[in-house]
Amino acid sequence: MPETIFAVSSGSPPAAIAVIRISGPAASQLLQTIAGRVPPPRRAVLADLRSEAGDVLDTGMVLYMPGPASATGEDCAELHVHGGRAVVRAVEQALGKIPAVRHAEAGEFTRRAFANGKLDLAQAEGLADLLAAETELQRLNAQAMAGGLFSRMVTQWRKDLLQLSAEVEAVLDFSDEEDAEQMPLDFAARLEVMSNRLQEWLNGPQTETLKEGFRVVLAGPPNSGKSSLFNALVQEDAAIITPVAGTTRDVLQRPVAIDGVPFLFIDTAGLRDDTTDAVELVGIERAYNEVVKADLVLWLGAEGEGPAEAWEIGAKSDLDNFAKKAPDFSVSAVTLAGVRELREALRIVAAAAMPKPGQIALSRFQRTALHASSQEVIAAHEMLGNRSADLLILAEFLRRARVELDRLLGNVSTEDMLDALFGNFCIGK
Ligand SMILES: Nc1nc2c(ncn2[C@@H]2O[C@H](COP(=O)(O)OP(=O)(O)OP(=O)(O)O)[C@@H](O)[C@H]2O)c(=O)[nH]1
Ligand SMILES: [K+]
Ligand SMILES: [Mg+2]
Repeated sequence: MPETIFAVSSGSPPAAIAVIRISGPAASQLLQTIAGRVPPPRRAVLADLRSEAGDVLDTGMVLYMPGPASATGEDCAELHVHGGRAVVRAVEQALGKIPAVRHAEAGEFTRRAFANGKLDLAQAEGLADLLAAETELQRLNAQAMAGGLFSRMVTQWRKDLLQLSAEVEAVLDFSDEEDAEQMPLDFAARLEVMSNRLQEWLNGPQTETLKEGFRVVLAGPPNSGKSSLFNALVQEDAAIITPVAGTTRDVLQRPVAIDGVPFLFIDTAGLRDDTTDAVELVGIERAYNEVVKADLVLWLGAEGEGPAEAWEIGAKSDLDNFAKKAPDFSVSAVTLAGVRELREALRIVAAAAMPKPGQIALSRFQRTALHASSQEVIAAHEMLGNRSADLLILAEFLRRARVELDRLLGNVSTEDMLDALFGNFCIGK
């Protein structure tokens, strides 16, 4: 029998009210012990909460929600008490003394809900994101994920795959020839539709971009004006600027929203290969690492020498010796000429990487599973186009494509993976 768990679910005291959440088979007995009664299901009642010795610890609202129609699927209860630290501590102490009752670990309520089929893995990820959401875009995305929009999509894909598999099995079972020519004529086209649909989602927005912001890295040689432009873009005197080449060493980051679109601007050490300064060398290595992780690089060095997809920036455009021929943007950190235009262009590309209405951003884990699934569907499609197509192998590709989709919903998941996901939740969730 699982232990009964409890935790403050309403955020850290002090506050006006603290909600202590309880889940497990001893929930009703626990209410009887501490509140002297078990209220009728889902009806709030006022009760004195008492210690073992019979002293009143607090007077509060008490709820009982018997399983399986509860958040976790188990018998649940809630104590709404005054949110002072000492009140909460006294009630928690009294609860901890009841046999088979203990304090919950991070994410344990949600994990029990998952184990009891109350939500799938994609919804649990959405829920974690909902609790962490700070911007409107993040909230909307997390809500769609937690509400099961993506799960319903995946379930439909899974059904479609199952149907395709059934048709392969039928040919395998009932035809003597077992060859691909027995397959329905539209089979290849349907496989293609399937893989296109998965690909569309893979090309869609990513939760990392939504959560951490669109990563814009300023890179180029020392003294090219990176830190000056960085400060102009984040509209803050954030980075140190001096005429000394090699001023910036550490990576400097500033999260900024431009018209509600989240950005992470990143200033880096100037790139050069003729320094022997040990500190600067570490800075340069870090700069290269940031360039690799960037969603977009603003290149302030010589034209044509930056990373392939970088925007070439003609910095210090106010100077008489400004020499760039055709930069994507000319800017001056001194006069601020061109900075507004650059910010607007950045807003447009970053907004394109964020989810639009009806779209849902996917996590790295979700993209990995979806990619694996789409690869299997593509393999199945190629197999069918093959002269000596082997239907047994084709069926196996389709089965594996389905297993990857199951992974997305948590139907095949390892304990490690679940520990990692639910460990990210706060205590009380
Ligand atoms: N006139 C003019 N000077 C600028 C402009 N931007 C930067 N500078 C000057 O150029 C020098 C170097 O600027 P930084 O912003 O420190 O250059 P950096 O690329 O960050 O340099 P490191 O961190 O050393 O790699 C400073 O003396 C700045 O005042 C500009 O737009 N116009
Ligand atoms: K400098
Ligand atoms: Mg600098």
